[in-house]
Amino acid sequence: MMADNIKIAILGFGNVGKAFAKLLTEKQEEIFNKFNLNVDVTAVSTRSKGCLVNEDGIDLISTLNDLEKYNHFDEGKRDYKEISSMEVAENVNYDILFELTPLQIFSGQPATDHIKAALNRRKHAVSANKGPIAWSFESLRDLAKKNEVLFYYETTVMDGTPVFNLVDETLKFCKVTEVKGILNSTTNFVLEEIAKGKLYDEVIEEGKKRGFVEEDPSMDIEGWDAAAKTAALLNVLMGADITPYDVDRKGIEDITYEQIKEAEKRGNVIKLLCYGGIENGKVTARVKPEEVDKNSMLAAITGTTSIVSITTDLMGTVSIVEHEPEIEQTAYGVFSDLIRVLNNISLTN
Ligand SMILES: NC(=O)C1=CN([C@@H]2O[C@H](COP(=O)(O)OP(=O)(O)OC[C@H]3O[C@@H](n4cnc5c(N)ncnc54)[C@H](OP(=O)(O)O)[C@@H]3O)[C@@H](O)[C@H]2O)C=CC1
Ligand SMILES: N[C@@H](CC=O)C(=O)O
Repeated sequence: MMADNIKIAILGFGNVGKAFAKLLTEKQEEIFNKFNLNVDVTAVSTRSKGCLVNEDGIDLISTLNDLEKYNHFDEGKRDYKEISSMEVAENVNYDILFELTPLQIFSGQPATDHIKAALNRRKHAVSANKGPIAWSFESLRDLAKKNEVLFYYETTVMDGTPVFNLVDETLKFCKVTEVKGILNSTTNFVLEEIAKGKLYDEVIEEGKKRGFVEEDPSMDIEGWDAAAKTAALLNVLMGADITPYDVDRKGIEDITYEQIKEAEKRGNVIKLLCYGGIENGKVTARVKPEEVDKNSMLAAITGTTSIVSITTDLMGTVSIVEHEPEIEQTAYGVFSDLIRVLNNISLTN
């Protein structure tokens, strides 16, 4: 049987985009063996490093090498094009769009419009960007359903750790009533490193190198990223239809070394905790730094580790821990959504 080609377009080629591209090149053969499909990347767009388009597939290895060497795509290559990510979403030939641009917390844009453009063209979409799920989940889900295409977003909360997939696939008929946990790696890491006496700028620099700090670190530090994840969990798992503005939010920006040490004397550690549930008959969501007992399960969530506890009517509370993720685990989240789409495509063919 002749192999088919699946075309994908990648918007945003930073930490996540590059790690996903690397993983894809490593797994091409396995994908081919399992699905009899070749995955061709037909577009890669960035904000300042250029855009590549090639209907027959871009050479990812040389693209990654060019970025490593020049921090820019090679303008001399035939694939190099001066077009925007929206033009890619609207015009380039692809089957699946990957939205990997930075979180814009105050609107979820332009990521939401990129995804809408794909879904309107009856193309599947995958997002690692929380903005669209925190701001416009219902309309995107409904549009995907109406146009009979797939829309996945596993990476938006806890990277490749199954959270949405776990509930979807394994907690059938359960009604989610509450979500809580530690959902932001950066703040967890920063609080711990500051407690060791390190300087804030040094710690952020290390987090940036490792790829988990948002392009604008205040998104993490002021609790916006955690608020976006809490809103995403509530929207997807509880149909809450809220935005990050509905989350009662306080970040760690005012927490000092002295406060951390005072908490230690009380036998506690400070963690940025997220909560979403129903209080007094109303959907309530909050993100704020709180002291937890140093011997508690939450205190054991160290470094970039995160945890979510999901309470349901039928299965009680299920907790999922992601241990010390690095960028490869984020890339896996995007990759696992790709595999889910390929699985669906191969089942319907
Ligand atoms: N890093 C992580 O650990 C995780 C990240 N995420 C989410 O994944 C997304 C990507 O994160 P990450 O890769 O770390 O971010 P980066 O800042 O490293 O990369 C973002 C990429 O998007 C490009 N970009 C910015 N604006 C646009 C635009 N309008 N159109 C096209 N490209 C654009 C940037 O271009 P240029 O290179 O020119 O700046 C860059 O290539 C974010 O939404 C983030 O919240 C989710 C889970 C974990
Ligand atoms: N900036 C985020 C990255 C993952 O979503 C974090 O620190 O958790």
